[in-house]
Amino acid sequence: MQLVQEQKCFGGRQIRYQHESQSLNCSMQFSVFLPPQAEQGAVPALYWLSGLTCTDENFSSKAGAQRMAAELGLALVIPDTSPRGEGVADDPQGAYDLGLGAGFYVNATEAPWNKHYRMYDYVLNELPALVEAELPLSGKRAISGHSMGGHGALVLALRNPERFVSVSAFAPISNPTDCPWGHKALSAYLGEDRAAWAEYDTSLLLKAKGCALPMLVDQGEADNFLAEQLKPQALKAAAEHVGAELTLRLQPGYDHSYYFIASFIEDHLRFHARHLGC
Ligand SMILES: N[C@@H](CCC(=O)N[C@@H](CS)C(=O)NCC(=O)O)C(=O)O
Repeated sequence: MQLVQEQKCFGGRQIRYQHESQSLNCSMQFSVFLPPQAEQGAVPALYWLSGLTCTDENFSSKAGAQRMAAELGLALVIPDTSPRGEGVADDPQGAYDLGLGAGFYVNATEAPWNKHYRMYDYVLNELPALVEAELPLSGKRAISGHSMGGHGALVLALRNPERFVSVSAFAPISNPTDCPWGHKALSAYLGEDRAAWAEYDTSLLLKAKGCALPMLVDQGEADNFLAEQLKPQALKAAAEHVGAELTLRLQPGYDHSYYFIASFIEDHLRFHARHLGC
């Protein structure tokens, strides 16, 4: 991987890298924050998955997570939200909720998407293997994300509980088989087979498999997408059904933006640090 940019931040390093991704079949950029403790030895990492329209830079520049991550000794690993570059398929109308910036953390099976759109494999396997080989990371992982990225974080953790110690989300798309964003993306990437969709639906996965990991979810009550797209009540019902350890906090007055994320990111970092033992 090649260094693109580096800045000192709260005694640590905010870094952007570029590499050739095997799973995505294209060149990708991602961001990492290494806390000052990484100068002395390997540190655990929180993987952060962003939402629709984002790159790795939205979280790095808007969430204000570095101060607390530096204090806790926690690295932040922040991938992009889709494959990129010339030749990568995009929504024919250029819509923001399919294609570039909208990979939904799935392995696409349908043409033309299946040539590059394998964000599930990228985030689960390729990126951790790369950064853990090249950077002072201990291999202990937690995962979090926002909106489409909250969906991605929960799906990855529910399907691979041995890979993460804890999972959290801000305003996740909780039941994508039952909302317009999910219908559009899942039918494009996976075709019309609903059994394939269910493998990427947090509420259905939780209901079917339960979850041994601690889960923290924050949801703004003034979020414009709450009722139509996000559906945290489906997640709550599934958690109650299987007796999963879900803390769901409804935050009055907060919307869908990074101002909401910045307001509660400290709680999420402390939650993960507790479970990561740092
Ligand atoms: N642009 C879309 C909404 C997209 C959106 O809200 N994206 C969220 C994630 S789902 C985000 O994080 N946007 C980037 C940012 O706020 O920095 C719209 O106009 O409806």
